[in-house]
Amino acid sequence: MQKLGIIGCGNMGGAIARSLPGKAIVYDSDPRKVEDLNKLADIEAASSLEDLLANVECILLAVKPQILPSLYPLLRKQQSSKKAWISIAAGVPLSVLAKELESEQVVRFMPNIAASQKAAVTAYAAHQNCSEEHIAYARSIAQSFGQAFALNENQFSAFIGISGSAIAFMLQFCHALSMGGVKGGIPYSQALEIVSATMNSTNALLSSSKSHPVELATMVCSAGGTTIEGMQALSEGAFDAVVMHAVQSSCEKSKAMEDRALLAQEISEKR
Ligand SMILES: NC(=O)C1=CN([C@@H]2O[C@H](COP(=O)(O)OP(=O)(O)OC[C@H]3O[C@@H](n4cnc5c(N)ncnc54)[C@H](O)[C@@H]3O)[C@@H](O)[C@H]2O)C=CC1
Ligand SMILES: O=C(O)[C@@H]1CCC=N1
Repeated sequence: MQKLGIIGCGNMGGAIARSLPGKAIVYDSDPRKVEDLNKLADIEAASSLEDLLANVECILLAVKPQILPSLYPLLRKQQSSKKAWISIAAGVPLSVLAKELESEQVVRFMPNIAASQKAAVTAYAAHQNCSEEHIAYARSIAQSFGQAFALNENQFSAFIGISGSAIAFMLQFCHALSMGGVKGGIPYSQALEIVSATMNSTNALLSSSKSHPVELATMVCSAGGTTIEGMQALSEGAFDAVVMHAVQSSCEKSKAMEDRALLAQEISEKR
């Protein structure tokens, strides 16, 4: 597999670099990020953007979306048009990336932070003129750090709501369950371990069974038993509505970011 260049070694760039089968060449404007990553992963540090682009054919952009506009001119100077690109930036459409990078060899990813454990769930979509070769390479990169799902780009915002961002919602749920355990007399660290194991058993049940989650939950509810009491409390607390609102909020923010990126591009084209 050809070497991958990574720009940005923060939470996600670092997580991906740690799980790749080969050595990635990385660049971060903060040298401490590269030093920290070097302790965890087998990487090659590029001394500059120029150095990085001179040594790889494909580059994964792992900086914050708001950093990208300042990066594009520097990348164009290094002949970004001759490179293939993968972007993991939330809310930055393929059309904007292709225009700014002057390359149609662009694949957009939406991974999640479990990439560090090779357990990410990643959506990918390619520019309409992207080569099959680059799409296959990008897919293999996504699969090297977890599962990959081909999605239409217009589904990316919903995907963020149920995966990229939702892993944080699930972690918050694990914390809340653990706090409930503490209230019942189990120390937090032990409660968290039990909750984490329970998440694994939920996942095993859900992924191996053909049943609807509500059907499985109903099997847990004994008549006049303990579970139905908790289910009623969730219902009174509007649990489903709160979760759906969380998904919708992340989805709407992603769409607003995409709209802003498209508008900024339209304005710059008119200048
Ligand atoms: N954190 C997450 O769970 C997820 C993040 N993403 C996307 O991943 C991207 C990165 O997010 P995080 O890793 O969380 O951010 P982060 O802030 O942890 O990492 C960004 C890195 O970029 C570096 N950087 C900033 N300006 C730079 C420049 N001009 N040149 C080179 N490096 C530069 C920073 O020093 C930092 O190490 C974002 O676009 C985000 O939308 C996507 C999916 C999940
Ligand atoms: O919060 C964010 O914007 C990024 C994208 C998905 C997860 N983290």
